[in-house]
Formats: sequence, C-alpha cells, structure tokens
Amino acid sequence: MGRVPPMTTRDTIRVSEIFGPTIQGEGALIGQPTVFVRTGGCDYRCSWCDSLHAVDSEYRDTWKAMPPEDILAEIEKLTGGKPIMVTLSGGNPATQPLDRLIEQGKAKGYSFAMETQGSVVKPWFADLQMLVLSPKPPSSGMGTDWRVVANCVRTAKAAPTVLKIVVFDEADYAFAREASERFRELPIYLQPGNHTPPPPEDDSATVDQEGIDERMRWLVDKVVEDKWYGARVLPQLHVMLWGNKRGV
Ligand SMILES: C[S@@+](CC[C@H](N)C(=O)[O-])C[C@H]1O[C@@H](n2cnc3c(N)ncnc32)[C@H](O)[C@@H]1O
Ligand SMILES: Nc1nc2[nH]cc(C(=O)O)c2c(=O)[nH]1
Ligand code: SF4
Ligand SMILES: [Mg+2]
Repeated sequence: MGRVPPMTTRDTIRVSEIFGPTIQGEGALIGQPTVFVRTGGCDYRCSWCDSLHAVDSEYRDTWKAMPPEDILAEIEKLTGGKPIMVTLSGGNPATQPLDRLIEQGKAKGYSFAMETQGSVVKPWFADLQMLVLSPKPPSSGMGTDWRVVANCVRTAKAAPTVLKIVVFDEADYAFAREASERFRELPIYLQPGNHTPPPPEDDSATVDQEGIDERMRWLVDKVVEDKWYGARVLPQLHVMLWGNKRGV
C-alpha cells in the first residue's frame, strides 16, 4: 500500500482574532473602515505591546490554525460580502503564509493593508494596498536591523509603504528622526505611546488618556521646534474612542 500523504498544513494561518468592520485607528489610513485579521505569534516582545494576547505563547491555545478560505468566509460574513480594506496585524503577520488569503481576497474585490515591525520579509508584500513598517524604538527593548527594514521596502516594490513610529520619550524621538533620515522617500507617522496597555487576559477599557494627550502635545512641540514639516503626528483614534477595549 502506498504512503498516505500527511494532511498539509502548509497554508494554514495562525489567527488570534478577526474583528470589525471598525475604523483603522492609526497612521496613514486613519478613519478608513476596515476588518482586522490579527495573527498569532511574534518574533518580538515589546515592553509596552498592546496586543500581548497575540504575542505571548501562553495564549497560543486561543489561536486557531485557519485555511485562507475560512478566514475569507469570516471576513465576508462580517462585511455582508461587500468588499472592504482588510488590515493584517498581529503579532507579526509577516511570519504567516498570507499570500493565498491576499490572492483570494483580491479576486473578490477586497484589498489588504499590513502592519509589521519590518523584521521579516515576504515576496507578497508587493501585493498589499499598503505596507505599514513600524520599527521599534529603544523604549520597546527591541533592536532594529535596518538592512531587513530596507529589504521590506525593496520587496514591496510599487506597494505604497509608510513608516509608523511609536514615541514615548526623547530616545524614541531620536530613533524616529533616524528612521526618517534612512528612508527619506517614505511618509512617516509618529504615534504617542500608550503607557497603560491592557494585560493580555484583560479587556478593560481603562487607559491613561491624559498621559497620552500630554505626550501627543510634547511630540507636536518637538516636530514644530525641529521644523520637521514632513512628519505626521497622530494619536491612536480607537484608543481615544474606546480605551484599551479589544476587538475595536
Ligand atoms: C500590535 S502591533 C502588531 C503589528 C506588528 N507587530 C508591529 O508592531 O508593527 C500594531 C501597532 O501597534 C503599535 N503599538 C503596540 N503597542 C502600543 C502602545 N502601547 N502604544 C502605542 N502603539 C502601540 C505598534 O507599534 C504597531 O505600530
Ligand atoms: N481600530 C484599530 N485600529 C488599529 N490600527 C492598528 C491596530 C493594531 O492593533 O494593529 C488597530 C486596532 O487594534 N484597532
Ligand atoms: S512587534 Fe508588534 S506585536 Fe510584536 S511585541 Fe512588538 S508591538 Fe507587539
Ligand atoms: Mg492595536
């Protein structure tokens, strides 16, 4: 008897949550209606990560291996079948085999944006409607290999690519300036950090909005003082509206 081929899992995607439609709360596409697909697993662990439920392996039993067809069916259910922008986030979505999901979704009229830290490169970056690269500043405790970030930019080819840097303090601001110097051609978005991200098991809405507002004003002052007129300073709109609530 011939060998029975194993069930292929090559194309299943580790999903933490699928939610929406809501609005994109951050960066270049702020305010745009979108559905989020948040993948499980990350090669980083930022000290202030607001999505640890999709990062900590402790939560992996809440993640589900899904074929792209099932993810698309869920997206279609959420949108009533009307095509929308789908935002791929995580965790680090670049670690997942998202090529077939993007291909199948685009065939049905959906478009795809992705948020990633720029530590992993995939050829299908070129198929995105927008690639948001968010290298991590010193306060995160993580390091950045700029050659890999540059490779992400190259690999995205004609796909619109932007930088989004979280800023908590002076060192982070200097890092954002460095990123902008290294990638002069890319639009850059500065986002004040949220010091009170939820613990992963918690869905509490409590957030230090006053602290965020203060950092936002400080950030605006810095940009104006430095005549950094190419920068865009934006808050996390979803945090302003719903605090740390999950699934919005
Ligand atoms: C949760 S991450 C997932 C995607 C990818 N791992 C990344 O970091 O780009 C999505 C975005 O949220 C930002 N973010 C995470 N924690 C934050 C916090 N406490 N305050 C502000 N932004 C935060 C990240 O920097 C990133 O731009
Ligand atoms: N509304 C909303 N906008 C977002 N932009 C980036 C998010 C993320 O966690 O990646 C996010 C999120 O979780 N919710
Ligand atoms: S890279 Fe993104 S998902 Fe991973 S730990 Fe940092 S903020 Fe969280
Ligand atoms: Mg978030």
